[in-house]
Amino acid sequence: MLQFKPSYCRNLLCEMECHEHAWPFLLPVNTKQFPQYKKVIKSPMDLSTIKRKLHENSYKCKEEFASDVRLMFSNCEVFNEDDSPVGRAGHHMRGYFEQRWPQLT
Ligand SMILES: Cc1ncccc1N[C@H]1CCCS(=O)(=O)C1
Repeated sequence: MLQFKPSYCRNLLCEMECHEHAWPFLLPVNTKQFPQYKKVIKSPMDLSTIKRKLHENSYKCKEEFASDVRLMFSNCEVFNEDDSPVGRAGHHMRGYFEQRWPQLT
């Protein structure tokens, strides 16, 4: 098994953080602003949490990193209408991630 190189994931995370449509995902969803969120979404995930986990070596392989990114987008689809600003941003960002992910050698 190839040794896990966090640098690839860190670079892709950085690209996502500065993406035009990243704004809904930069920080954990504010459950005071969205009181329903905690009830509906059992495993919240956001880019700052992924960044912290990478920094703390919580990911043992790149697939664990990818599964948190995909969790973040699935949460977004559950809570937001497709035809909403956050919903649309989620579809843009998921498309970007899935297109870049296979290029991660
Ligand atoms: C990803 C997500 N899912 C559900 C609700 C909200 C969010 N994101 C929020 C993040 C802070 C800015 S906002 O409040 O406009 C949107």
